[in-house]
Amino acid sequence: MKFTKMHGLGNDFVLIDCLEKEVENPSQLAKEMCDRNFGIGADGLVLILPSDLAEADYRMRIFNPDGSEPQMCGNAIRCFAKYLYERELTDKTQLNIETLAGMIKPEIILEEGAVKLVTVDMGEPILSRNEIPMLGEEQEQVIKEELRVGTETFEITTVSMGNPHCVIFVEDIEKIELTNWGPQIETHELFPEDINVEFIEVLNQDEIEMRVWERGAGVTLACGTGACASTVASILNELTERKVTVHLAGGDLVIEWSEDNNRVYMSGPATEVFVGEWKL
Ligand SMILES: N[C@@H](CCC[C@H](N)C(=O)O)C(=O)O
Repeated sequence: MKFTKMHGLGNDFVLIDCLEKEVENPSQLAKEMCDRNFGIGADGLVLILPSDLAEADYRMRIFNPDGSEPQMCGNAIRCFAKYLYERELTDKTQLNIETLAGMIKPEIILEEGAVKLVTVDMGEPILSRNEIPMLGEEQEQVIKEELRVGTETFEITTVSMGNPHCVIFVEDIEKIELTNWGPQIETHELFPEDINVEFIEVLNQDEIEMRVWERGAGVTLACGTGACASTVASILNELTERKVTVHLAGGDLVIEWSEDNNRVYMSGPATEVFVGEWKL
């Protein structure tokens, strides 16, 4: 089976074209392919599928390395759009992609005919507690709420970009023990579908630095939906302007939460690394 390896700021994926041929048991395949010792190694398996929706150009499914299927992936959808354009599966630069988080709209930005960046309309953030989902009495937004984790108490802000994120602002991001707190917060009893965890240091009104522990994947070099959720959280906490550069371990994303239409826009690169064949 042919595959393509791509990444968005070091958040890496195996892409499989399923337009002609279905993949059996993608959850199991994700576990095998994403394994960094016994497989190809990746933060996710991405399937390129036809869509039954008239308004959609294609459908994207993504699987985490643990085999779970999240609703969306910001870095993967930029790779997905670049793949479609460069393989001439579309000649459009504005696409409608069906995902479990609804219709996501990447726009390919060209420079001298080559894909330079992909800007994605990521839709409106979801802020109500029970839609994150997070357990508790209140239906309201979760902003700066205390979360007890072992011996520590964190102040959390939760945002869903289709998939759930728990954002925590800290003074010094380097001091955070990501591999200790990440998995404990990811699987905290208050989050029935588990959660992605972002630690944020605000550098100034236009820049934040982020470290992420991803649900079903662990530490990654970047997370697009996480960068969007963290920008929304920064604005809700009145820490930044509405357009922010998010510095991640793998590079930068520019995120804007529009005041006009309440939608979040993400801009960043996508890179193809190699193609290969997987023995079935
Ligand atoms: N890396 C992604 C998010 C992938 C899904 C996530 N692990 C989840 O389970 O929600 C991104 O760039 O958004």
